Amino acid sequence: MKRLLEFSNLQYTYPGGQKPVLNGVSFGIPAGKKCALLGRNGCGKSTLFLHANGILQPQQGQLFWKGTPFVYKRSFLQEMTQKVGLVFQDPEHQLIASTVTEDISYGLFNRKLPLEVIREKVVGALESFGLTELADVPIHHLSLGQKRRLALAGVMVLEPELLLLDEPTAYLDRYQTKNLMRELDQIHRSGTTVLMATHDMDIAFEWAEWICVMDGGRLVFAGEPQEVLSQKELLESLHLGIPLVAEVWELLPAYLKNELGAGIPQSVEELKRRLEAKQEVASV
Ligand SMILES: Nc1ncnc2c1ncn2[C@@H]1O[C@H](COP(=O)(O)OP(=O)(O)OP(=O)(O)O)[C@@H](O)[C@H]1O
Repeated sequence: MKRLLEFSNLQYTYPGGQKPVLNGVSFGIPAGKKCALLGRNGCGKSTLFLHANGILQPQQGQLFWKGTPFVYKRSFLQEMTQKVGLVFQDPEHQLIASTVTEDISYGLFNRKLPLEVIREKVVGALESFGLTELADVPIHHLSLGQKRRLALAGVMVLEPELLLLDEPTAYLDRYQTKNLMRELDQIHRSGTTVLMATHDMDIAFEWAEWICVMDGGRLVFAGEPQEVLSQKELLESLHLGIPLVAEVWELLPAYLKNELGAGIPQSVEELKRRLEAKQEVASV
């Protein structure tokens, strides 16, 4: 499998920190795939992302972009910030201008593109991300979901080859989450490799084609979604759980043996009652 970005044995301790936050993490991001990075709070996902475009430099280990080692020099790092788009967990850390249009234009002005090109790209990004009506709205008037969309638009307008998103669905409602996943699918279809850090096993299982799991600053698993199911004990020990569809699947034999009451439940309430009864029996 061709790797776009590769982390090799990275070690990183924050200044003043007692122990390494990245402790030998190694894995490659497969080119062209929708990937999810799972791991419990504090396992080092955001710190890893900050290494991916050179914001942080590892104290040991190396990164490779399409097989070329990272060089911590201005010109190389500028190139990497264009190739690797990073959407932070908190859009407030990302949005810097005063209106929606200004914010999307910001990175394009930094690239010193001709004004006409900037205008065209900004109009395209406003349209693609459903922000046209908000073009002149001050950023502090936007909802969290709108700010997240704007942060994504500001990154995508620079046409990165790899998009990294840190917990993009946190605090979004179901409707906004579904919209975001559709947007990410569209971005992926247009040729961008996407890696999303998340705690949500259901989203990872449903959406991703490749799943990586980190713990304690290193990689503990990487594989296709169905392979994740063979790691039930590991996932439970990391408090990630297994996907809901897999839980339901696991209950099927119990239904077939009528262990959850006779026949198929006639309503969601009945299913809920029967599951609760089974759990009570199990905990006695
Ligand atoms: N700027 C910093 N200075 C010192 N320590 C930090 C800094 N940023 C993060 N850390 C510490 O590094 C560890 C890993 O944090 P990180 O944010 O990378 O984990 P994470 O897996 O993204 O967590 P979460 O899922 O909660 O976002 C944590 O213990 C955190 O307190």
